[in-house]
Amino acid sequence: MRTDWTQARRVVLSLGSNLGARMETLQGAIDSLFEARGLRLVELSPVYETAPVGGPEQDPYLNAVVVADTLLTLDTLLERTQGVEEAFHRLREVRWGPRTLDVDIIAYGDETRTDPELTVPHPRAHERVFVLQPWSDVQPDAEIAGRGPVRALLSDLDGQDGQDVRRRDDLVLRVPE
Ligand SMILES: Nc1ncnc2c1ncn2[C@@H]1O[C@H](COP(=O)(O)OP(=O)(O)OP(=O)(O)O)[C@@H](O)[C@H]1O
Ligand SMILES: Nc1nc2c(c(=O)[nH]1)N=C(CO)CN2
Repeated sequence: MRTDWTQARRVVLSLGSNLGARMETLQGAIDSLFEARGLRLVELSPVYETAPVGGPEQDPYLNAVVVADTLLTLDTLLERTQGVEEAFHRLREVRWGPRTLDVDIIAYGDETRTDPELTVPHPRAHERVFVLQPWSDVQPDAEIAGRGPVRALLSDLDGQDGQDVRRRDDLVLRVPE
């Protein structure tokens, strides 16, 4: 049976990795996310090497943004992203060390929710260059609920200390089959 995508919601996911084989982890996470039904890829961003924001001293991240259409409910989408995170958390070099993979739901259509277990739009996305830069590369005019277009939010953060990002043109994510 053909899938009816007319009821789909547009979702934005931010992926980050700063431990282990970072690029393989990002690619594996994307492949896993799209393996099951209910998610259809719209845009895959370039990969950025980014300075860690917050937390203890740690290695730089690779970050990317995925834009997709989904027929999953918000709760089911969170289950799927957390399942993929768990699958990749098993790879640890240091006990209790930094995680190999972080998947944040940045936006789910126009929906707003403010539960601690799930807040959308993500409450810190608009101040994170590691989210806004890759997102702006693929959808500069996208809006985060009421805050204006991504490219404007990004230019508001221009030159902010500790938010260095560098595009890694040598690392290109493959579209999942
Ligand atoms: N939009 C969201 N996307 C993903 N997780 C969320 C979201 N909103 C709330 N959470 C909750 O946040 C909890 C902690 O997530 P995690 O430890 O990955 O935070 P973090 O990614 O390190 O920090 P940050 O929330 O600042 O990105 C998750 O268990 C999840 O239930
Ligand atoms: N550069 C960078 N810094 C972070 C990241 C991330 O993905 N990239 N994720 C965090 C928690 O979501 C906290 N800090």
